[in-house]
Amino acid sequence: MKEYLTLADIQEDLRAGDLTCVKLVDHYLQKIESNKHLNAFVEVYADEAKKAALALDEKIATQTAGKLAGLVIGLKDVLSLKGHGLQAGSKILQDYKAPFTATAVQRLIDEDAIVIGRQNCDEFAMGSSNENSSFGPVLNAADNTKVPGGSSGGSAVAVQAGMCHASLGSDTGGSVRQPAAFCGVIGVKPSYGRVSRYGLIAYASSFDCIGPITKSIEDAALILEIMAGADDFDSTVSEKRVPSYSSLLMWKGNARIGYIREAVESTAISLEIRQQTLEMLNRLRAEGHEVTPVEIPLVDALLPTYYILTTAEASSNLSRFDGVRYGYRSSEATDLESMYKKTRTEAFGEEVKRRILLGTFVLSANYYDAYYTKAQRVRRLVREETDKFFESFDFLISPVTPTTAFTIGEKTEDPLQMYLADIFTVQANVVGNPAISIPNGVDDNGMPIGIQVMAPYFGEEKMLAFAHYLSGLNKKVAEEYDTNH
Ligand SMILES: NC(=O)C[C@H](N)C(=O)O
Repeated sequence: MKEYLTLADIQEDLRAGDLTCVKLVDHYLQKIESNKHLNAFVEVYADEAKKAALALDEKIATQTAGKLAGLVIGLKDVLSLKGHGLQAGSKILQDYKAPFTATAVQRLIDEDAIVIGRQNCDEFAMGSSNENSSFGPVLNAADNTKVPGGSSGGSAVAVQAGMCHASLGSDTGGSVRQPAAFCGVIGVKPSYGRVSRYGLIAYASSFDCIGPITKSIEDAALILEIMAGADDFDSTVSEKRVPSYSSLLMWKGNARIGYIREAVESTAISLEIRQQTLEMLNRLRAEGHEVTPVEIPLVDALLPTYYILTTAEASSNLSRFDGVRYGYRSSEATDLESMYKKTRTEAFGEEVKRRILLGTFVLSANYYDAYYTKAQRVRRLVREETDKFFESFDFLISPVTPTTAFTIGEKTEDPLQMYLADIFTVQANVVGNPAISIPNGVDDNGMPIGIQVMAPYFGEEKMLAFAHYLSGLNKKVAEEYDTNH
């Protein structure tokens, strides 16, 4: 079967009768089978997907199909689909089944998207390499010795290797964008409050965002516009009207772009990433955009703020996993207290335990003001600085990551090194703004490099239009390169 970059292309062939949903689903199932070693899926809904495809082919024949007919998606193992397994990559949710469907997922299904399975991820979305999963690590399809990034690693690899057309991930500090960058695909973190979190397993509730992983900006825009908007089940979602992002992808005019000076100068960032980023910035300048280096005043405070506040929220959110009503329960327990202790000790992984400890520490009476309150204040300052930045600029551009995908096992012994992988992505979550990761070439070893565009709060419309334009620039350069060599 031919490679489809956009859903629109799939739908054209479906309409013309050159393709059926049944064939499409069979194709992805074969791809999942032949890429089993990548460990991207933890469960595949083969029969259900086939049945849905058959029914959808009839709808297409009678022209009653929804906007997402032909879209076969995978769900990160933190998104609820009623009656299906849901574990957040953790042993503690062993055999747990979702009692309802996440709003974002339901909205896609209502438009005839087909869910093909659930995807591997770091336990409770804590990680940047997908090595913290109770289902084992996911491998990068570009080089099987490298990590795919995390925590939505399975979701990114599934799209990278063509095992489904798109995936839904969640992004608390980069979990959609960083794996997208490591795998050479597109990842979107919407504004906080744009997409309902109902049915998403909580990690850090004031940071978590559901976002699409795709091969084209067109599909990311379409999926986002269908998922987004007010929801009675999540009071943090904005009532703001959702623009039709997918029909507003024409970028016009010149943008005022700020880029993080350090990101292209600091030797802590890989040389090839710096070069690729600079090249893109120069190209944008040559196209007439205003491109200015900026200092992010609180850049050193971003990671500490992120890791203090998210671990605090996580320690509270994860207290509900106690072995009482569902999931794993230790068989060694002798009384209630030992049941809690043994269950949590046996079923949570190292990284999750580390974060529960950190979070409990920063929330404890003696340290609350020194850490938690202080971090909240810094969060406020970062938001003010960011808002100020967007008074003079349309976009903030940076690499997505300081390095390309690293070798499996390279950073597992050093959690702080792992946290550093999030240096460029956490700001958008600390402040709530939207950001997108777009492929921007490869390094000398052929590993993908990403570039990030961050936009003002609720600025998805212009962010996606600009990202569309930027991907076009990238393609143009690649074509010129091909004709000159
Ligand atoms: N969940 C995320 O967005 C990933 C981030 N690396 C974290 O471990 O917190």
